[in-house]
Amino acid sequence: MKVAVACDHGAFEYKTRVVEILKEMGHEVEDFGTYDTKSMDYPDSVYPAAKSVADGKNEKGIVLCGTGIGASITANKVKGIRCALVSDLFTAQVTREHNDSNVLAMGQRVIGESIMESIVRIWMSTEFSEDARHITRIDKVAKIEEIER
Ligand SMILES: O=C(CO)[C@H](O)[C@H](O)[C@H](O)COP(=O)(O)O
Repeated sequence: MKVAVACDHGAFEYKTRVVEILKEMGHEVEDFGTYDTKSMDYPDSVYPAAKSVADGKNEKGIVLCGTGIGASITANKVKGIRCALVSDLFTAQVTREHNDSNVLAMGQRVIGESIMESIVRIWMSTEFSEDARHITRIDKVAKIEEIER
């Protein structure tokens, strides 16, 4: 699978580790930066990564910042993106099964490295349930996106 990855300076170390994990899992990674710990603005890396998912150039995205909040807010501004801010294993699984989330957000200043690694593995390997009730809800969210634009 092709996966877009992006972070700000507050999550450069975790983004580096996410790239390694994804490659270990056999995925192809497009890295939108940032590429060091110098202060920068998360929309500058997260927006193009999320856009690449919305445009179909990448199938999923993983975005990170200090808390994951700035990255998730940014990704969810892009039409077609369902970005889930995750800090536990249960949510990592359920957001794939119920929300069909296509972007995962995490915060390097919030969760430990081993939880982060498990979240990536679970989120990447859990399929959407395809259950009708979840499809109905996702469609309703997409309609809100249309109305609000
Ligand atoms: O957007 C955020 C807060 O929700 C991210 O955590 C950023 O990484 C954070 O704001 C960066 O903070 P810094 O003081 O500029 O390092």
